[in-house]
Amino acid sequence: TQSTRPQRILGAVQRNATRGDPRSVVRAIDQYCRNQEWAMNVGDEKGCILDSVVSEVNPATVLELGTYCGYSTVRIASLLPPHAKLITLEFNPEFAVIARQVFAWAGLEDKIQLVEGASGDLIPKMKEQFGVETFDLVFLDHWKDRYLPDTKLMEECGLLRKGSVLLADNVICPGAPEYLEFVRSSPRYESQYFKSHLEYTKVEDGLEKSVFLG
Ligand SMILES: CCNc1ncnc2c1ncn2[C@@H]1O[C@H](/C=C/CNC(=O)c2cc(-c3ccc(F)cc3)cc(O)c2O)[C@@H](O)[C@H]1O
Ligand SMILES: [Mg+2]
Repeated sequence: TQSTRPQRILGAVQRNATRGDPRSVVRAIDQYCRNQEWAMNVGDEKGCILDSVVSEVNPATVLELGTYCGYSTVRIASLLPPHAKLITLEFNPEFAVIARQVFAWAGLEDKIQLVEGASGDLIPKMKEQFGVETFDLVFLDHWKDRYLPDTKLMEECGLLRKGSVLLADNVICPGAPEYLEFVRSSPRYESQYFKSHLEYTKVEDGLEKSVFLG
């Protein structure tokens, strides 16, 4: 039977990356997706911006919306301090199965908690089920039309505190116009655009970093 793209990405990791070496996992996925077949990982160029924001925030609690194959999850987790907690939400069980194997190959399964389900259902359960007070950093990379409703939901659920950082992928391509308008015009956010390119291409894209002001 025909393999899926996530299965082929996992194969590239298992063939080319060193077990327990997160950076080699990231490199293996980037080389495969740049040279063999494109996939919607945040990629190496935007990934460097992601790395710099993670290092600057030095978060104790991270939420990622949309795991896919776990590329950005591995990038983030590899930069976290020892007792930090990264929760990543993924509602496609096939993608979840692949991502868990990618985390295992990177040796990061103890730092990453993948929760299967839809963000809209899981965000209201974060406090009671996962013992989270607030998130220091949220990486938004799921369906683009869900960035804004989920941000409002996180606010309503008290998951954001003064200084919480939201980092959103793809605000230009495919684009998240309602989200962008909201965080750039709301007095409760301080927003900044990091111009870059769509993963593995020359097309413009970028990340929007928005600090919640409380
Ligand atoms: C229903 C909303 N809640 C969700 N809760 C949990 N997981 C969710 C959710 N939505 C989507 N997901 C998962 O997140 C992932 C979806 C990501 C959507 N991303 C994109 O569409 C995307 C698309 C592009 C892109 C850009 C240019 C193109 F020509 C074609 C594609 C580039 C990117 O970097 C992207 O992130 C999947 O793994 C999906 O199963
Ligand atoms: Mg993306």
